[in-house]
Amino acid sequence: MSQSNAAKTSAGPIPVTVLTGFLGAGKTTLLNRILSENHGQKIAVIENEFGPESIDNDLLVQDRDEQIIEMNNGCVCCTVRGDLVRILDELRAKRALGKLGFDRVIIETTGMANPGPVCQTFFIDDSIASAYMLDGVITVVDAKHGHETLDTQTEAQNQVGFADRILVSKVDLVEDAEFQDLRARLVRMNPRAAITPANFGQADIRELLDLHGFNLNAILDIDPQFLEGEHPDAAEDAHSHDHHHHDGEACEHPSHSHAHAHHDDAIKAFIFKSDRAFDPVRLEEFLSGIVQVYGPDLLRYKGVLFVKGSNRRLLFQGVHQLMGAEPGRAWLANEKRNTKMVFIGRNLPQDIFNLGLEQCLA
Ligand SMILES: Nc1nc2c(ncn2[C@@H]2O[C@H](COP(=O)(O)OP(=O)(O)OP(=O)(O)O)[C@@H](O)[C@H]2O)c(=O)[nH]1
Repeated sequence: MSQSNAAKTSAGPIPVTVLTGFLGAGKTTLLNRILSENHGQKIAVIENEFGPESIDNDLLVQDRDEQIIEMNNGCVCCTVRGDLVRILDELRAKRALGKLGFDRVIIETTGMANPGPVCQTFFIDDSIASAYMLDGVITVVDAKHGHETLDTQTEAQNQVGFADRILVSKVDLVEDAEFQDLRARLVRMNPRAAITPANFGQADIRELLDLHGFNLNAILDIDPQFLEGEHPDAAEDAHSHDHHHHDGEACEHPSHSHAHAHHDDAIKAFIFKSDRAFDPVRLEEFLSGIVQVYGPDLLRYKGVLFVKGSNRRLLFQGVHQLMGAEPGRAWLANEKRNTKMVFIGRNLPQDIFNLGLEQCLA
């Protein structure tokens, strides 16, 4: 394993996975599972815990193949972001000098954290942006308490909105109908993240690492359902909304599906599609305006755009106010040129977005 590090040290950016989920959802359980699995990778872990002792930036554990660094006193999303940058910088420097070998980084955020600012770190800070690549956000949702947490905690909703993958823990503690109901709700909130049940962190590691969720070039290769607007769960959800017991069995438990069937979450996703090309100037103007106004409530947005005057697909994505676009591959001769965009955010005025985007069409 360590041999491979030497080779990787100078190669491309270091992939980073952000692991999030509400308090007690099962993040640590999943992380321990990832670390104990024999996947042949060395993982540096940055943990952000609330605690009275400041052990900030100490290497706490250096056995096996992991380096675990704990960031204390504060929340990685706000006060400690400077620390996160510093720690990532130090890790990079040590790795470059050969003092530390690792293939990737996992950041376990505190249950209270909004993953947005953590993700932004990888775009805002130049030294971080060049050394690291944000690979994806994994959100753990507790099957037993998920509904309640989502009802009451804004940060839990944000965490779902940001996810590239959602792992539902503690499925062993609920009936299948309850799990399906939670799943339907999660799909409404974030149709682009695959949802997998994972008891005690038992998940296929290969489905969690190398997601390229934030990597524009890989957008469509990695998740073929991305932006399809026809997520298998979403399709099912549309029909099962009022019919939770299609197998004819009535549910006796008042606490089950019914109670949550009509949740209207503030975090929602919508998709914009068009076969007409965008006028690039108008589009740029509209988007930069709209992120100024709605940035704080825009969690994730991504798209593959058909733009007038270009024979290449334009790949576009953003986190809050930070937006970026880059040319993708050329449209194929027999390919139908069109635009697909997804917006995930809190209380977004879908009609304003749709209308505005329509007006940007050439
Ligand atoms: N029944 C059951 N219990 C689980 C599962 N996953 C985790 N737990 C338990 O849930 C509790 C919390 O799990 P942790 O992994 O510590 O959760 P966490 O998200 O790291 O918690 P914080 O660090 O407090 O935010 C522990 O007692 C775990 O054993 C699961 O799939 N099923």
